[in-house]
Amino acid sequence: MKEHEMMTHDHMDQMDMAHGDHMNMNDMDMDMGDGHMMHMGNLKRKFWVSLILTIPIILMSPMMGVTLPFQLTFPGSDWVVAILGTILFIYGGAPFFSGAKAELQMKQPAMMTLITMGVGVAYIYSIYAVIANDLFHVTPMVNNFFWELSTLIVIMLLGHWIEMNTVMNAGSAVDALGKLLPQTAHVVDDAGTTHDVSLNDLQVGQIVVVRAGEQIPADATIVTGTSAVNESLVTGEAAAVKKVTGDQVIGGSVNGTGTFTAKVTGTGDSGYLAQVMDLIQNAKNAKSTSENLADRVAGWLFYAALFVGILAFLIWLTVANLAVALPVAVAVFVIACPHALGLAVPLVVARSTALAAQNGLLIRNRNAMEDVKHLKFALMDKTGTLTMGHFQVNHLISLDQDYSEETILRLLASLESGSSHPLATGILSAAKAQQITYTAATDTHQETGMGQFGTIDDITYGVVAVSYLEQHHLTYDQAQFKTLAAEGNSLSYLVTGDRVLGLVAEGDQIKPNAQHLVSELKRQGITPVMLTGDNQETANKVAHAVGIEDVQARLLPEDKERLVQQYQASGKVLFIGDGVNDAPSLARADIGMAIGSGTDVAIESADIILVASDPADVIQFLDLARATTRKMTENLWWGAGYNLIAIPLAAGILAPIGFMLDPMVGAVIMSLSTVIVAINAMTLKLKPVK
Ligand SMILES: Nc1ncnc2c1ncn2[C@@H]1O[C@H](COP(=O)(O)OP(=O)(O)OP(=O)(O)O)[C@@H](O)[C@H]1O
Ligand SMILES: [Cu+]
Ligand SMILES: [Mg+2]
Repeated sequence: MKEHEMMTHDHMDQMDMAHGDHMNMNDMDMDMGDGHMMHMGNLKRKFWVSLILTIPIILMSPMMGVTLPFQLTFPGSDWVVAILGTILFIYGGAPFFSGAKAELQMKQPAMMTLITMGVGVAYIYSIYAVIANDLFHVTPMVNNFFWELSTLIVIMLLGHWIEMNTVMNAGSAVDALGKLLPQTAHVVDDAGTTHDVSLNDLQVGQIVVVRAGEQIPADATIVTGTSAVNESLVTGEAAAVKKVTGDQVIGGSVNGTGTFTAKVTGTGDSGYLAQVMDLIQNAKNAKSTSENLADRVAGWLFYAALFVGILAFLIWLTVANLAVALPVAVAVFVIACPHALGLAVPLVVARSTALAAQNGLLIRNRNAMEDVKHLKFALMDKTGTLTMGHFQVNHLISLDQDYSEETILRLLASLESGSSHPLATGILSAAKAQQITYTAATDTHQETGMGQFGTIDDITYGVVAVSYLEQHHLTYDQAQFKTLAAEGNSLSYLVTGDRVLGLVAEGDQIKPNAQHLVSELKRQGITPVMLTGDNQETANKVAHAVGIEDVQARLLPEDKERLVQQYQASGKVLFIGDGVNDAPSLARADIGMAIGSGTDVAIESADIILVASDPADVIQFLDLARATTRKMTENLWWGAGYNLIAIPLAAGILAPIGFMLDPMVGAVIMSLSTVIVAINAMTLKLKPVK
C-alpha cells in the first residue's frame, strides 16, 4: 500500500508538471495517461520477466515432499538456480526494496518492509544453503528457498500490478466525472450582455461577472462591485477578505454574497481548473479510516513477525540446532508478508471508486461512507434538490400604481442579473421572453435566505422574501400571499425603502426521482426532513407531493445549520443541498451531499457530489457505502486472518503434535488468501435503483 501511495505521489508530480506546461485539461490527461503507462509498464514487465525466470527455478529445485516426474536436476544445477534466483531477487524485488526504504525513512515499517525482510532473509539463507551443500557438503543437506523466493516475488508483482491497474482505472473514471462538473465563466461582452463561456476559452482582458457563492473563474481585477472573498482554498487563510474596485481576486477562491465584475488577468493555469483537479485528486487520494487501519495493522504485523521470528529462532536453537532454527525464522518472515492485507482495502476502494464514478457520484471524503450504517436522518433542501430549480414566472403583479408591470419586471431583471439564485433564472427568462431591455444593477449583494439587493439609477431596490417584509414591518396582502403560495409558488417582493412595489410568483417542478428517494429513505429507516428557505405553503405542498412529513420552512442558512446540530443530538445526519444557504449545513452534517448543478460553495462544503443532480443517486450512494464498508471489513479479516493463523504455525507452535507449516505451503495459502481478497473486492456490485 505504501508502494502504491508513493506511485500516486509520482503521478501527482507529473500532473503538476503537466499542469504548468499546458493550459488545458485535455493535455493534462494525456500526460497523466503517459505517466500511467510508464508505471504500469514497469510492474507488468517485471512480472512477466520474473515469471519466465521462475519456471526453470521451479523445474530445477528439489521440492520437499513432492517428486515431479519432469524435475531437471543435474550436477551444478543448484548454481544455475542460485544465479537465476539472484537476478530475479534483484530485478523483481527492486520495487519492494525501494518501498521498504521509503517506509523506513518515514519510520513506519509496514508491508514493503515485511516483504523485503521475508525475501531478503530467504535469499541470504538460500545462498548460504547452496554454498554449504556444494562447497562444504554438509549433512544433512540444507534446503534452499529459491523456489519460494521466486514465486513469492512473482505473486507480489502480480498483486501490485493488478492493484495499480484497478486503482488507475478507477482514477480515470473519476477524472472523466470531474469534467462533467460545470466549468464556465459568465463573460460580459461589449454590448453588455452576459453569456457563459467554457473556462478553456476564457481570455485575458475579458470581463466576467461573479455572483454570490460562485468560484472565481480566473485571476482578475475587480472593475465594479464589492464583496468578501474566501481565499482559504487557495491561500489557506480562513477569514473572508474584503474586496473593492481595483482589488485583485484569485482564481479558485470562493465569492461571498456580493456580485462583482472583474477583468481577467490570468487564465488556464490559474485557480479554478487547479481546484477542479485538486477536487478530483483528493477524491482519489483521500484515505478513509479503514485504509489507515489496514496500514496500521500491517505495521503491527511487522513488529509481531519480527518478534515471533526471533523468538522462534531462539527457542528452536535451544531445543534443536541452527539447521532447524534458521528455516523456521525464514518461514515466519516469509509467511508474515501481509500481502492479502495490503490488497484488502485498496482493491475495495478502487472498485468502489470506479462504481461511484460510473454512477455519477464524486466522493471527496470516503470517511462519509463509514457513517452510512448509523444514519438516522436525511435532511434536505427543497429548491434545486427535490425540485428542478428551473423556475418560471406564473404571476407578476404590480402593487403600486406608479410602477407598471413592465417596469417591475425590468427592475427585477436588473437586480437578478447579478444573482446565482434559481429564482433569478426564472425572472431573467421572463424578461427575455418579453424582450425587456435592462442594465445590471450596481452594488448588488445577496442577503442569503432573504433576497437580492442592488442600485438602479441611484435608487436601492431589493427582491425579497415575505419574512423580510415582516421583519421590516411592511404591510402586504396576506390573503393574496396565501392563495398564490398554496398554488405552490415561491413568492418574492420588489421593495425600495419602505414601499412594496410588486410581487413575483414563480413555480417549479418536482424532480422525477424525488418521491422515490423519500420512500426509499423511509424503507431504510432513515427519517426524511425538509429544510427550506421558501415559504411554508409551498414547502408543505412539495413535501406532501414527495411524502415528507417533517417540514421546516422560512429558514435562514444559520437556522438550517442549527437544525442539523439538533438532529445530530439523536443520530447521524445526512444533509443534501445545493445553494449558498446550504453550505454551512453541508459542512456541519455527518455526511454532506451537494447537488452537482448547485453553487460552488455548496460543492466545496460537501463530502459527496451528485454529479447528475439526480435524487435517486442518493440511494445509490447509500447502497454503495454499505456494500463498500462490508467488503472492507470482510477483506480485513481475510487478509489479517491469514497472518494471525499462519505466523504461529510457521513458528512451530503445533510442533509438539507433529505439525510444522512448510514455508511452501504457507506461500500457497498466502496466494490463495490474496486471490480470495481480490475476488471478494471485485464482486462488489451496485444494483440500479432507477
Ligand atoms: N435572488 C433572489 N430573487 C428572488 N427572491 C429571492 C432571492 N434570494 C432569496 N429570495 C427570497 O428568499 C427566499 C429564501 O431563499 P433561500 O435561498 O434561502 O431558499 P430557497 O432557495 O427558496 O429554498 P431552499 O432552501 O429549499 O433552496 C426565497 O423563497 C425568496 O422569496
Ligand atoms: Cu505477500
Ligand atoms: Mg436550494
